[in-house]
Amino acid sequence: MNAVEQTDVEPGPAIVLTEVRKRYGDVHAVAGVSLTVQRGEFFGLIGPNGAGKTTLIEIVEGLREPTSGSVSVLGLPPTPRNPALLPRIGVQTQTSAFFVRLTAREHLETVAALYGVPPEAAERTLELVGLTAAANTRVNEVSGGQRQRLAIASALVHDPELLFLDEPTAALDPKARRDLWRLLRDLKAAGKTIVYTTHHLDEAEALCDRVAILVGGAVRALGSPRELIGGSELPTRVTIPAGRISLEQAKELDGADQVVLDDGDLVVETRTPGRVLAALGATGELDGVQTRMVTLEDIYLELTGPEAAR
Ligand SMILES: Nc1ncnc2c1ncn2[C@@H]1O[C@H](COP(=O)(O)OP(=O)(O)OP(=O)(O)O)[C@@H](O)[C@H]1O
Repeated sequence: MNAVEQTDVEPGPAIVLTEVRKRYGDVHAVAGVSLTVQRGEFFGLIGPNGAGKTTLIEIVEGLREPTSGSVSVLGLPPTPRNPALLPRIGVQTQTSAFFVRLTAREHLETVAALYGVPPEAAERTLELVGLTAAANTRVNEVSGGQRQRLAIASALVHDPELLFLDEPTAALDPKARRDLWRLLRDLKAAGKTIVYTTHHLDEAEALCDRVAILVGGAVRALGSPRELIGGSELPTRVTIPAGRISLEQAKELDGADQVVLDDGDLVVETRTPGRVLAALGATGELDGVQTRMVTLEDIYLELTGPEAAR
């Protein structure tokens, strides 16, 4: 795969949202969102179905007018539709349109022509997304993974500074998903600003510099995955295989907050896993012990669980 052309990272944020609201009748789809996405940042927008992600992104893309609040994209207001922004942003959606009777190359050349960029850009982008081998395959005959790559290529062919990617790894097998992660990391390394929507929390944790968790139209958490995990009160779970130590001994381990039984295994919940593991080490019973650290998914589930509903 070719290196991505380096985008010069200009100073100033890529996106600034201030108290953005969108109402559809009684529905507050976006309920006062303020956030800033820096240039070159890989920013994840996550949240349950109906949380307002699509509405918010479409406002940023200039496809919808907010009811109130201000929006700045690459230093410009996106609405009313701003033609100066179009060549500078790239959009991949779940419903990205394809010219299905064309080959992958012809499709991309057509998209390039729509943006007024030369056909060479299509060839370069095919190579960039690892689709050169499928260049002559008709769009309706490419695999799911190739189709996702082509959707990203269509959003990239005019070399935009800011990319919106909506679940680009949906319905991909694990290998294709990891391959796509590599491409996304290359794009980030090339200085692109990426706004990313996904329901795969492991993906958001692995790829995003920062994530916003949107619930009921409002930002419930915002930060790097590491910050969100580090700031959480959720415990790490240390699982000790059955028959090693007694429940009483487990409760007395240094650092143990609570011990529960899980199918015969002992699960020690702790906010200081190092202390528990050191104490277990001292008993000589570390073999087979498993530690499950808090993940972004745990934070997400806590924030979006039924008790978190508005
Ligand atoms: N055009 C519209 N008219 C009326 N209500 C709408 C419209 N578009 C969205 N909504 C409502 O606004 C809320 C937010 O929807 P939105 O599609 O932005 O959520 P989402 O987070 O993108 O969901 P998903 O993950 O399912 O795509 C929902 O209650 C939805 O029903």
